[in-house]
Amino acid sequence: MTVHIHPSIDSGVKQGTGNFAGGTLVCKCADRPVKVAIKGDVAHNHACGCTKCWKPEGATFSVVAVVPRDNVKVVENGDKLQIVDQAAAIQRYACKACGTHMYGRIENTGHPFYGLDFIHPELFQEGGWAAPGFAAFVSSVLESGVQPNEMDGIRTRLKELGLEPYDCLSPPLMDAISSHVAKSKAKAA
Ligand SMILES: N[C@@H](CCC(=O)N[C@@H](CS)C(=O)NCC(=O)O)C(=O)O
Ligand SMILES: [Zn+2]
Ligand SMILES: [Zn+2]
Repeated sequence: MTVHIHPSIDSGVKQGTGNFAGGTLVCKCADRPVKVAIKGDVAHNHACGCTKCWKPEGATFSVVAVVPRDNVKVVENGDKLQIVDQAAAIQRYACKACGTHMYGRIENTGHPFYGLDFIHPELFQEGGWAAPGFAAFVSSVLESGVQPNEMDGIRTRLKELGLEPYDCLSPPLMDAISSHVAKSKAKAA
C-alpha cells in the first residue's frame, strides 16, 4: 500500500538552493487570490501531523516552516483572511473562500516562538526554499482518522524520506522551548 505523506514530498524531498531570497505565497482561489510576500528563506521546515496545521487535499501531514514576523506582509486581497481559532497559541490566518492557511502568528510575547510566523512553503509561487528536515506530531495523525495499524508504514516512509519522526517537535526545538521556560522561571524568581 502506498503511504501518502504530502504531495510536495511524496516523490522525494527536494533540497533548497541555500540562497532563497523569499517570494510570494498564493492561496488556491482562481479569483482574487490572497498573496503574502515573504522576505528571505524559511527556517525549521518540517512535516507536521497535528490537526491544526493546514494540509492540502489528500495529505496526511502539513509542511510548515517559520520566518520572522517582520518578514511577512499581506500584499493582495487581505480582506479575505480570517483567524481560524482566536484562542490558539498560533493564530492561523486562512482564506475565507478556499480555506488555505496563509500564515500563523503568535501574539503572546511570552511564548517561546514569539516573533516567528508559521507558513506553508508549498504556497510559494517560486521554488528553492529550505527543505523540510524532520516530522513533528506524528502520532497526532491518529486524531485525523489514520488507523493505528498504519503508523508503522507512515514512520517507515518518513524515515525513507529523511524526515526523522517525532511525536512532539524535534529535540533541538524541544530544548529551545524548555530553555525558554527555564529562563522565564529564573527571571520570575
Ligand atoms: N495532538 C494535537 C496537537 C496540536 C499541537 O499542539 N500542535 C502544535 C504543532 S503546530 C502546536 O504548537 N500548536 C499550537 C497551536 O496550534 O496554536 C492535535 O493534533 O491537534
Ligand atoms: Zn483563497
Ligand atoms: Zn501542526
